Amino acid sequence: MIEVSGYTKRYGRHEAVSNLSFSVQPGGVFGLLGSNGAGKTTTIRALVGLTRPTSGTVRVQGFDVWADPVKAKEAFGYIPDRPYLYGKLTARELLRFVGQLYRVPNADPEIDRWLELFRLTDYGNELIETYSHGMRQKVAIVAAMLPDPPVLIVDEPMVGLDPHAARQVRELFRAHADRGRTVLLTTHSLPLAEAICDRLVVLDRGKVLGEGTMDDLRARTGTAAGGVHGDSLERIFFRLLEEELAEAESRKAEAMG
Ligand SMILES: Nc1ncnc2c1ncn2[C@@H]1O[C@H](COP(=O)(O)OP(=O)(O)OP(=O)(O)O)[C@@H](O)[C@H]1O
Repeated sequence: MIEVSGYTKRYGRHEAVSNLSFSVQPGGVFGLLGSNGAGKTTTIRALVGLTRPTSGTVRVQGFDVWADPVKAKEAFGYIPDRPYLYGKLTARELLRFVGQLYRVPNADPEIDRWLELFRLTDYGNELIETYSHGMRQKVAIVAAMLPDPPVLIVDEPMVGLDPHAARQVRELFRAHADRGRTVLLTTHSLPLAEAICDRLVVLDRGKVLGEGTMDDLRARTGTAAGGVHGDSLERIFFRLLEEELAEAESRKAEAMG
């Protein structure tokens, strides 16, 4: 499980994330949505131990990521938006290394299975530096999934993936949660969020605009059911942004008297 409590991150005088709290229970896929610069990556980077919170706490599987980093890091797999992979290794070498690091039992057949799944078998012994962007993204996904982590943290998973791989990845994340694991992802893809997220937080300029299940967000934005599936997340998202803009305008008007 993931627990973010009162998380605030300041860069100089700029507050990138303000007092953010949410938790993700095992069995759930949680989506962190928001416009460019909303604070999604900043939140993810705190959760994976890359950017220290200015205040607040972030915990993974009950371990404070900053007070107990090794225990926390053993518990999660992380797929960054721009993965760094060792170009001078082959995919197979890199994945064996990950398997050893996380003490994955009998890793070789697992690695073969993953490479096959992502249609990388023919390239498994080629250097990663020769891979396309999408192929690298697939290797990063396999590296995170190979240890079968209790918690999966994903920043923009679909960038660069072809439609076949994108569908596979969507199903993988959902299946991971359905096996009692925890998944947190950021995405700009509203259809992806709508398809697999149980709960969502919509951020804008570091603040929470809306939070809850799709039904909660529909109720909150007054975009209640239209058609068989009700209003789409896209409509809810824009409604939340419009509300925030209108509030900001009225605050400005009040301040000016
Ligand atoms: N290292 C940094 N130094 C200063 N400001 C930063 C730094 N990293 C992020 N920021 C600022 O924090 C804010 C949030 O950025 P963040 O990368 O978290 O947004 P995001 O929601 O992931 O956006 P995108 O969808 O564009 O990836 C932005 O205003 C950004 O300029």
